[in-house]
Amino acid sequence: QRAPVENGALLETLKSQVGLFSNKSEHYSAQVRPPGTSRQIPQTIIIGVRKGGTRALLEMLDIHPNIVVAATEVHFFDWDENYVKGIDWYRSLMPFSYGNQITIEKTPGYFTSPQAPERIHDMNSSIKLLLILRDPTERVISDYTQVYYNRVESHKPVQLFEDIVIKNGALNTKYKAIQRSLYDVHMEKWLKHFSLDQIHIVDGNTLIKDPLPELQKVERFLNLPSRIMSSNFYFNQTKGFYCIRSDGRERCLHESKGRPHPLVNTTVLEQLYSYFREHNAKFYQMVNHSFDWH
Ligand SMILES: Nc1ncnc2c1ncn2[C@@H]1O[C@H](COP(=O)(O)OS(=O)(=O)O)[C@@H](OP(=O)(O)O)[C@H]1O
Repeated sequence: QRAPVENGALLETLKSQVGLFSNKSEHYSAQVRPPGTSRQIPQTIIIGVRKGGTRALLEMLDIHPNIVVAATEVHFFDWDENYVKGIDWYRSLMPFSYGNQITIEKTPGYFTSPQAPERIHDMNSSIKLLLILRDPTERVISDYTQVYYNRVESHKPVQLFEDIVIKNGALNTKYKAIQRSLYDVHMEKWLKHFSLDQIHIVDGNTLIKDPLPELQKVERFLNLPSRIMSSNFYFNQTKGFYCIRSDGRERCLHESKGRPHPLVNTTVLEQLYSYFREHNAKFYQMVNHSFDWH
């Protein structure tokens, strides 16, 4: 009979010898450091936007052998109570990586946070940022839908979309979900600290319809070899979205991603489209790129 292994380091060596760490995702679930790896501060951050498709982008980039991703949203730069814990705390939440791998975290709240741009710049002024955006009106509805489901689950009262968005016959521009969709207002703050070529914008509407070309653009932006393939995706009819095939596994995003949206009154939709139009035009000018938003 073999003696039980008590020594952590020995266990680590044995596991690596029998190839238990051959799969990327196993690295993270096992809280042991695979030999030759360390935790790194992210070289790239997905800064938002909330409901833009940040989880899909992160999970799809995780297919790449030169990318490792943080499992949860870290909220280091946007929550003061985390920021005061310091950079070592931030690093401790990152997965183990090899020298040829880039670490990425995503926290959608960074994009609209007043403090995040300066704090990220203080950490690494030459960092590469990823920003995924979708039609601002669709984003507002998605934001509402998420809050709606959260409230239903916690047995809180809910309101119709139209009753929140319209107050005294006019558009309620103070509604937080509307504020978050003012991409020009938020982008202006990022461009005070970063040059435009440090921020790559992913088209969230395109990522839903045809993910590969958007991911290939990200590979180029990050100077990574092209490794994500069309065979890494399959369309799941039931979910109505693309799902991921990688490391011999197939997986779709959590059921909270890609939920049906409420049917919104067309007059209210038009009010939202027209409110965002001017902001969108300003944003296109800022980033030298147009999107086919309403
Ligand atoms: N492949 C795939 N599968 C499922 N969902 C997908 C996918 N690609 C993009 N999306 C869109 O991602 C939207 C959620 O965005 P986020 O992950 O940024 O949301 S969050 O801010 O982290 O809560 C989510 O918004 P909703 O449709 O409103 O649920 C999706 O439209």
